[in-house]
Amino acid sequence: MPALHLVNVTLEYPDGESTLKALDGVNLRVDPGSFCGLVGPSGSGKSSLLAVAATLVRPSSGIVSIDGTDTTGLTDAELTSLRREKIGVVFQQPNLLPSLTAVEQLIISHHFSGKPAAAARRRAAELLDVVGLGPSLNKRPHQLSGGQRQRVNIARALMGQPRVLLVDEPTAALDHERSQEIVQLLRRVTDEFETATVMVTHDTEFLPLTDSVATMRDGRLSVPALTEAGIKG
Ligand SMILES: Nc1ncnc2c1ncn2[C@@H]1O[C@H](COP(=O)(O)OP(=O)(O)OP(=O)(O)O)[C@@H](O)[C@H]1O
Repeated sequence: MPALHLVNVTLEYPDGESTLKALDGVNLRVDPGSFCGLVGPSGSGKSSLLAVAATLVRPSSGIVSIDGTDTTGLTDAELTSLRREKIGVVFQQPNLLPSLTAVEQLIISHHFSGKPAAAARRRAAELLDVVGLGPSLNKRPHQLSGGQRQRVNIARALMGQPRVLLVDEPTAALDHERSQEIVQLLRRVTDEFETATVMVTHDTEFLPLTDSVATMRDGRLSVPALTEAGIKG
């Protein structure tokens, strides 16, 4: 079963007298443990696809399924809870709170989920270990490098044990070596946590670390036919 499944998804924005199709009949299926690269020119709809897959924006038509659940009929409250449990999002900028330590950045994101604080702290420490920041869990953002801040960002996205991990340009602010390390980390996380991972990127040199590459153009997505990794359009 795909962890992320988009079927004939369209997203329209008003554009003067007419409408602009940011997404135009998009089909995408990503199975657990698959890492999908998403490329395409500026304005082609990549961020729109991530926003719809993250259930932050409802499509104009089509179906978005997360871990077998069709999200179409869900209320906003149900979507919020599904997102918290099943979807991790990593934005380009880590958006860490300056006054909090690395471990607190992870815990605060789960503050309202009703889980016991001790369990959240334990999971946060484990995840920081996974991303290689075990020794830095009490450091604040200004004491961390750009690459380390992005690692905190990735660890934070894993707090809810997501089935789907959506990553927007994670290497945009990093040098070549740090960029490579971040994409390698996303590959490892995808394998270890069996997330269905979609990463928007301009860095085509890291695409060999993914299982499949989908290309966006004018709101339309082209994906390779079925690959061994189980991604198909
Ligand atoms: N909130 C919005 N209202 C109206 N139009 C929008 C909105 N968000 C995006 N668009 C339009 O939808 C199209 C797709 O935009 P989107 O940001 O998804 O592309 P992108 O491929 O992510 O671009 P970039 O690589 O520059 O981030 C563009 O024409 C954009 O102007």
